[in-house]
Amino acid sequence: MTIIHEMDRSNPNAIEARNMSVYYGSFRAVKNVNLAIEKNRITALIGPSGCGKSTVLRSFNRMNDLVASARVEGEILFHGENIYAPGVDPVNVRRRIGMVFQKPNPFPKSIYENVAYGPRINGWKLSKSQMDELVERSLRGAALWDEVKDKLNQNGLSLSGGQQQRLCIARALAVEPEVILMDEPCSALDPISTLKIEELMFELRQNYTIIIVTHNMQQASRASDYTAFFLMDSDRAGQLIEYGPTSQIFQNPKDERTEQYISGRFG
Ligand SMILES: Nc1ncnc2c1ncn2[C@@H]1O[C@H](COP(=O)(O)OP(=O)(O)OP(=O)(O)O)[C@@H](O)[C@H]1O
Repeated sequence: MTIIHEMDRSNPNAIEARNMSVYYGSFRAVKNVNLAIEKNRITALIGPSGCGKSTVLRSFNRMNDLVASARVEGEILFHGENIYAPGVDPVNVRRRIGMVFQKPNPFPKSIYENVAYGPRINGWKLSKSQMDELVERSLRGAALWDEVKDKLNQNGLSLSGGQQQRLCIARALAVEPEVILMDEPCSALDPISTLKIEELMFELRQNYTIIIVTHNMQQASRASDYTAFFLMDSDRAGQLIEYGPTSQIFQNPKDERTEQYISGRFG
């Protein structure tokens, strides 16, 4: 156990995709992706509609398993282990690599129960006061505590859109993940709620690795450390064109296609 821990500390990457292709039936949606996601950083996945950003993201925690026709080839390493290897439990993968979706989707339950839900279904045996602490810590972690501490029994759906999205982030944090995948988490939010989520991402980065899919170039440029640009090839499979520090991708892209995309010439 100690050895694995020591090895992990020396590994700068949270997730590594090696020659990953993703199929839906016979259609190859993403091809030959090699991508190492650095720990405690925010990595943005950008590119035109249909280039496979969400497919890549969902492959990182086996969310695509829920699509019957989906199949992943290659390897996705997490702590040096392929998450698609036989015997790996996808439920455990999703606990350690959490996800926040485009549309805030709280359960029609109280704010408290939304956050307590994950630990409960994972079978964590916590006393009432331990659960109270975990709920508070998660809501604080999602920068929502001050706004909801007096109404924890109120329905999560009664919150504003931005608050609902932070509640979903709190729900993700409650099961103590290492990585948080965010699929266009701000696309349904107003600009102020969007900035709040971006500020929150910067805080979360201290303790978590964040990977975000965004259509919003300004968001990618101001709120991420690394950017990966994807584009569809002539066979319609998405491929990784360029990957690097966000400042380099936006100010000095190496590939002409990246330059054209970020300057708004297509997509
Ligand atoms: N469940 C599915 N079944 C079949 N094909 C799918 C499925 N999900 C995605 N695809 C196909 O895979 C390709 C990549 O889709 P994906 O949603 O990953 O792209 P994206 O870059 O995230 O697009 P967008 O920016 O529009 O959300 C598209 O051709 C899409 O039609």
